[in-house]
Amino acid sequence: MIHFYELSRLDSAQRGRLLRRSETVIDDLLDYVRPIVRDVRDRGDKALLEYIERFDHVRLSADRLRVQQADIERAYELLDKNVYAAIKQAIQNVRTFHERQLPHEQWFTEIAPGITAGEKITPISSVALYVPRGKGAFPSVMYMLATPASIAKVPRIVVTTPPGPDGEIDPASLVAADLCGVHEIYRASGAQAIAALAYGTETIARVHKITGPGNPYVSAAKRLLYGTVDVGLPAGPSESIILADEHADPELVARDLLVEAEHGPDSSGLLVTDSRVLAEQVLALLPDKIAALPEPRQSFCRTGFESDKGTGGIILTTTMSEAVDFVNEYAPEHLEVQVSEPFALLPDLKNAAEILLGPYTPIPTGNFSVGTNAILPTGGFAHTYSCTTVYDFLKRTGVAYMTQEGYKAVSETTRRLAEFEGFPAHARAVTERVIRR
Ligand SMILES: NC(=O)c1ccc[n+]([C@@H]2O[C@H](COP(=O)([O-])OP(=O)(O)OC[C@H]3O[C@@H](n4cnc5c(N)ncnc54)[C@H](O)[C@@H]3O)[C@@H](O)[C@H]2O)c1
Ligand SMILES: N[C@H](CO)Cc1c[nH]c[nH+]1
Ligand SMILES: [Zn+2]
Repeated sequence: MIHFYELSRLDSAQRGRLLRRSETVIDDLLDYVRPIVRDVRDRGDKALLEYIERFDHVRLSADRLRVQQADIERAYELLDKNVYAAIKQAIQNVRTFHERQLPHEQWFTEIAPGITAGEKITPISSVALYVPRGKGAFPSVMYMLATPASIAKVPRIVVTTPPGPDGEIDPASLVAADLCGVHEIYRASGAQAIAALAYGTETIARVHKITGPGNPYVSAAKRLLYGTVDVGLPAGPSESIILADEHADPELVARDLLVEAEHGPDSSGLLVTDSRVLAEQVLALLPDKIAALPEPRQSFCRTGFESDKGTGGIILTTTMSEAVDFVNEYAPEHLEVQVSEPFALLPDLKNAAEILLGPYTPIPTGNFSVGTNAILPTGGFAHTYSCTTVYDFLKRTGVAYMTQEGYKAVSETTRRLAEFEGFPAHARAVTERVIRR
């Protein structure tokens, strides 16, 4: 039976479970992942290679960790020409979108006479992109991460991605990396790759920031390494809400509901609607649509929509305003809005990492081709985190310059506040400050 909830009848435990979704799984894995992270810290490449062998069933030597130019050239030969063309068009749209985000390298304003202040923008010097490959290959994740990194001009863009059963990286992801100007690519997977990037090994030099999505093992490793390295936005198992009213087409809603649910058993697809008629139509359509999916996607959807641990389903509310309140509390990664006037609802939608409006903007277009970024905060973190942007690869530094006139205007204020806070050295630095040379 597909999960069907009436919002007003959800008890607090059920509500809490939906709101926490995959975050609970990540919490439970911290103790399991901790020894893996420590082992890679202590034994470097040797430990990394052992864990790759254990979890990916691929035996690599240290000299095979890094992808060579010949591997990239072979990937171009292996890649289907139509897939290549699709990747090129998608990258173009993603590039156009992200170029608009790029801020000026620096800006200054006059705060008061003699006081100039502004910001200087600098690319982060080294960033690693984790591109998943457990339940499928993700060239789209490669270009969603590498495009803004290259627009931001990060001098060292590193990628780690798991090897397939043949020990190779999927050709589409390699080509996407090359098209986007990635500098180093390593065959390295899961929590062990995150630890290698954070601490460095004999082969992989450490980076200052790691970004990119991953399964709960990857997310748990990032959570443990917070404080050692910048772990970026929390992008765990994919999830979506379709917010719909009685005008939505049940056939399209049912199809779109499976989109993020098919990522894995820990993914969530929720329909939130104030229309009982729509909810019941979608409920009737879903079983056949799930049954038509190939394995393992079918089982992933069954777990999400039907099992006790699944967090997908249909939520019926009494009003659209109640539906919007729930969406804002849930803060989904992807929000698809299928109501009669989507733009009219936009001002009320506060917490979602991505909002796709209308029946012609289904979630897969956001995942792949419309131009917006699909690497997004999950698990409710869209309350505070943004979608991936060029800003994830840049940092801002405040810069100020004062003339003697400007200094005189703030020195007394500075001294008084320094004394009030109990900092005599701060106060003395602005008392009778005479420039002798
Ligand atoms: N939020 C986003 O923007 C976004 C985008 C794309 C994908 N995703 C999510 O990313 C995830 C990708 O997951 P994936 O599994 O396909 O790839 P992945 O690369 O994240 O994880 C696969 C790796 O996990 C490790 N692993 C597997 N079983 C293990 C075990 N028992 N113990 C320790 N390590 C183990 C292996 O090393 C394996 O290579 C999915 O949850 C998907 O929903 C999120
Ligand atoms: N749904 C993912 C982000 O949550 C993006 C993606 C890539 N490929 C398929 N889907
Ligand atoms: Zn997806």
